[in-house]
Amino acid sequence: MNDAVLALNAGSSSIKFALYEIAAGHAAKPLLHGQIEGLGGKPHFTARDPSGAMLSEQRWTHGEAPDHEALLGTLLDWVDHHLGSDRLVGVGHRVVHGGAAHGAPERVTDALLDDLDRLTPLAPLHQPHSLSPIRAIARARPDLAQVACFDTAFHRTMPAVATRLALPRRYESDGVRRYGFHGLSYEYIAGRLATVAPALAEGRVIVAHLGNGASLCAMHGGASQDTTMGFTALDGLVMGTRCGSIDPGALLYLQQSGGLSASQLEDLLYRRSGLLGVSGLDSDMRALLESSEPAAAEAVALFIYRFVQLAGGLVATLGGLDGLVFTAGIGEHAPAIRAAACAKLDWLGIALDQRLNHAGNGRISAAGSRVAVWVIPTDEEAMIAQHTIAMLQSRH
Ligand SMILES: Nc1ncnc2c1ncn2[C@@H]1O[C@H](COP(=O)(O)OP(=O)(O)O)[C@@H](O)[C@H]1O
Ligand SMILES: CC(=O)OP(=O)(O)O
Ligand SMILES: [Mg+2]
Repeated sequence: MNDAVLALNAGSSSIKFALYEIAAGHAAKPLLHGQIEGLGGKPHFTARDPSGAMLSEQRWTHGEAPDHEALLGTLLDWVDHHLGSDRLVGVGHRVVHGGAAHGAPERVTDALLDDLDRLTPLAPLHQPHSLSPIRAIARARPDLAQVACFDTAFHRTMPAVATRLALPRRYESDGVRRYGFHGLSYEYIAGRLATVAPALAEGRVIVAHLGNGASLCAMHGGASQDTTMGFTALDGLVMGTRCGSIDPGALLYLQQSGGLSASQLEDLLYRRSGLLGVSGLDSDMRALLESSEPAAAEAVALFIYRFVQLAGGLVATLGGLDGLVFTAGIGEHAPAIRAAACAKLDWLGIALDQRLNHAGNGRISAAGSRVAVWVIPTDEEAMIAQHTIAMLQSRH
């Protein structure tokens, strides 16, 4: 019988999970992974073994779908049944916001949970979905060690000038500053890049995490120098349902002239804007790329426009660019988006090899491209498992 850990990644549109076996003296061995995607719509559960073979699949239709927490219960029961002779000893969680106080993975305690709860207004789409499974597991299985891994932690290397908002100083000491997110994904990509392209990993690289939530990270030598998300995961790129960067004057206007309350504004900016709001159709890039509606094409065009603008800003921050890496749902699976974004960045000396771009894994830039372009699938669950095992094996 071996010990195993479960990694849970509660995203805004999905719960991803992976089970790893800890064999003494060996790297953790992946046992299975899967996800429930389409939360809030028509959830779709899949679980696969490490070779990619399907172990289980279930779909729910609109209306009959259980809520986020009930789906998590289904998932935990399923994992329990598939543990075989292994013994679950710990659960690691992606927690989107660690705030100013939490810059490295931590064992879950009641005091930590209270602290993280206070950050919920800063990550309303994510924090509740990360904290409620931690509480549910603590109640059902108090014997299990739980570890919180923060999306904000990777950006601790950002220089102070990149974290500062131009507000009166006292707000900064209250924690009103830029943090950055998708850190577990960026940490994983930095590690993979060091393996597959070590010289490039030492250089100036922009990593584009384009999922339902989307951000860019400027790295030098594998360390975050700046990123497009800030105090919250609303800032930066156009996302599935989030607006990205917006003139704060527009928010004042909506409040003062449109009479929107704080919670109506939150709903508008987090859940009804972005690709969904601009297209009036869908938050899912797949659906927009397949649609013949002009508004769908306009939403995609805005997504690309803002990508190119913000990437250009990060090139200036880095003082040049050696590499661009695409990852997450859109970054890994939408060659048309990669091609459109790279075409508008050709002034940087970026040239894609169209055949490699359609194949979509590994290096996709043409031989003569001054900037190397890669697609590297992210694996936040692997990062969570790695941190969780390290924490369980340490004395803390
Ligand atoms: N084949 C595809 N083509 C275009 N977009 C895709 C494709 N597959 C997935 N996506 C996009 O990826 C998004 C989900 O990305 P993912 O990283 O799984 O999201 P999250 O972790 O934020 O829930 C979907 O909203 C969809 O827009
Ligand atoms: C931080 C964030 O936006 O995460 P996700 O992309 O999983 O929604
Ligand atoms: Mg995600």
